[in-house]
Amino acid sequence: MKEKEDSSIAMAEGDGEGVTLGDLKKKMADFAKERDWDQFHSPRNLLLALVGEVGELSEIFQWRGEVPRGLPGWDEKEKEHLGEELSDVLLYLVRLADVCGVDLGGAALRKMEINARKYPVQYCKGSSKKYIHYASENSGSNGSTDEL
Ligand SMILES: Nc1ccn([C@H]2C[C@H](O)[C@@H](COP(=O)(O)OP(=O)(O)OP(=O)(O)O)O2)c(=O)n1
Repeated sequence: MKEKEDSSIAMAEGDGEGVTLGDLKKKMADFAKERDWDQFHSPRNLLLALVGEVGELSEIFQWRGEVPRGLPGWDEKEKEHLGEELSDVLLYLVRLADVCGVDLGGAALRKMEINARKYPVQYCKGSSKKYIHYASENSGSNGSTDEL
């Protein structure tokens, strides 16, 4: 019994090592089902909820100017709040993909392959320019980006 309590506390405290998109998808589906909330989790509602949470995430950074990586000077409470808002965005995104029938993990891997083709290391290393700035070098004489 003690062991069970400890493991649920660890989960509540966010020991997320090894958590998968599939785990989150199932937890969100169970969460909605238990509450009879499938009726509210339509694609459009979830998209609006997601955008709202992106707004809440933005508020954390609002007016702070540029924030260095690692968030030096932020206290634990602020970082915990950030984790919560990031999680809300992730959870709604995972749920949105699920109710749309999109395999989010597979789609993300495929998109990364597309990104890698669009941004070949030899053209874009050290540059943050959009791919259209060097697409012509990468796709033949007509500058077409069709194959990117
Ligand atoms: N119909 C709902 C309502 C909530 N949630 C879940 C997903 C989010 O992770 C979180 C969002 O809850 P709130 O709408 O209460 O938003 P916050 O947690 O951001 O609270 P607040 O708006 O007070 O900051 O709960 C959900 O799945 N479906």
